[in-house]
Order: sequence, then structure tokens, then C-alpha cells
Amino acid sequence: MVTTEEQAQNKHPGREPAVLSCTSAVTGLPQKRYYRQRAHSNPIADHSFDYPARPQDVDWHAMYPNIQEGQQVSFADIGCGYGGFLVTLGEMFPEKLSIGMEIRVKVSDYVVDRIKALRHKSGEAGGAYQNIACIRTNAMKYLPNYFAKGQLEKMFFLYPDPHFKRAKHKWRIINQALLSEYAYVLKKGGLVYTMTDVEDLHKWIVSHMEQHPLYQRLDEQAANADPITPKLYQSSEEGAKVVRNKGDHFLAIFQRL
Ligand SMILES: C[S@@+](CC[C@H](N)C(=O)[O-])C[C@H]1O[C@@H](n2cnc3c(N)ncnc32)[C@H](O)[C@@H]1O
Repeated sequence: MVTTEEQAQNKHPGREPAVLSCTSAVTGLPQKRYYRQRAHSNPIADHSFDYPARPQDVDWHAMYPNIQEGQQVSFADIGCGYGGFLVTLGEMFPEKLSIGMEIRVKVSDYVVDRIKALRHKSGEAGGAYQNIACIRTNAMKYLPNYFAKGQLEKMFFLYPDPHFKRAKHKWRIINQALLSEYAYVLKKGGLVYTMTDVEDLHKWIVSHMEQHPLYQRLDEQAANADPITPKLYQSSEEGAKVVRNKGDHFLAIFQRL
């Protein structure tokens, strides 16, 4: 991708265009500044997404080149943003396939390019990061199009958009109707991880999850004993920002009954 900023730098007509890329020459990874997009996308609006009619119609092999016959995605990072936590999942669980789902086009493009670059750096076919991928989609609408009943072992909702205004509470990604849909794609015994820096949203999440008959909150000891828990604080870009700003973190993990 050559940005307008880069085109503007090509000041010498007649010469070969300067080939400037959005990949850093130092790290070999894409640079976020070329993929910025305004923070909120209306999840209820009718964006025109291509989506599969059924999970079996998804070309998983295109996303996970080493996927084995019968292997399925186990972990879903919902609203994965720039993919920091997804990358951590890939590193922590090399045997599991993890997917990031992100509604903003430039942000999901960034994650796709980031994964491509990480795979390239680690030596393509046999290397790392073959087990993570990102889809641009509206996770509030299309989860059952991607996942079969009881497929997912873990779902992550990290620093979801708080939508503070009452009129926009219907945009919140945790709500009673969607919790039933999440329960459908989750395995019995599967886990939903939630983390936010907004106390009011945390209380909303906990009260909606506790009212739902298919979820039970893990007690503090069990939540803290989970090896993923320490990563929830700062592996994602949003989490790292909260740590930098010395903000609060509110964690709640729920088991699908
Ligand atoms: C505050 S950011 C947090 C990103 C990431 N989880 C992190 O911790 O850095 C929330 C993300 O969720 C995405 N998002 C919001 N609604 C969504 C939806 N319905 N489907 C998929 N992604 C969504 C937003 O575009 C945004 O990138």
C-alpha cells in the first residue's frame, strides 16, 4: 500500500517512484500509523460484509496453511483490535488455532499484514504464527456463520468499546441476546474472558453474565490461577495503554455450563 503521504514524498517527476512501504525496515513488521481508523464503528449498521452461509463453507486452509484434516479453531479474540493478544495466544498455544475478529477494515488489514510479516520472519512453512489468523467481520452478527455449535474452547472480550451513553448501550458487545449466541458456539466447560478499564462496563458485563443461566463466574482464586490471566493485562494494545496510563483493570472470567 502506498499512502498519500508517501506519494507526496515522491517529489521528482520523471524518476522512478519511490517505493515506500508501510512495513518498517527495522522490524520487518507493518507500522500502525498507516492503518489508523476512527475508534468506533457502528456494530448495528448494515455494513456490507461477505460472510459464509455455514462454518463448513469457510476456507480455513487459506487462513491456516498447516491446518490438519478435522482441525478447528478453538480460541476467538472478539474485537481483536491490532492483534497484540492474538499474537500472544499463538505463542502460548502452538497446538491450537486462534482467530481474531475485527470490524474495522484498516485495523483488520493491519492484523493480517502483521501475521504475514511474523510468519515470514519466523521462516514461513515450518515457522511460528501459522496458528493465528484474523477475519474482518461483525462478531455481533455472524459468529454462527463461522463456528459450529460447541466448537470454541475460549472467547476473549478484551477492553471492549464501552459505549458510555445510555442510547448506545445496545451497541455493547455483551448483552443478554448475544450471550445466548456466544453460549451456542462455546463448548460446555469453555471459558469467556472479559477485561476492561471501565468499572461501569465491568459491572454491566458481570450482571448480564450472572443473570444468564448458561454462565458461572470463576472465583478469584481460579481466575488468578489461569495461566492466561497475567497476559490479559497488557498483551493487547488497549491493555498496554491502560498500564501506561496507570488505569484500573477489571477482570471477570466465566465458565459455559
Ligand atoms: C477498544 S478496542 C480493543 C481492542 C483489543 N481487544 C485490545 O484489547 O487492544 C475494541 C475493538 O473491538 C472492535 N469491535 C467493536 N465491535 C465489533 C464487532 N461487532 N465485531 C468485531 N469487532 C468489533 C473495534 O473495532 C475495536 O478494534
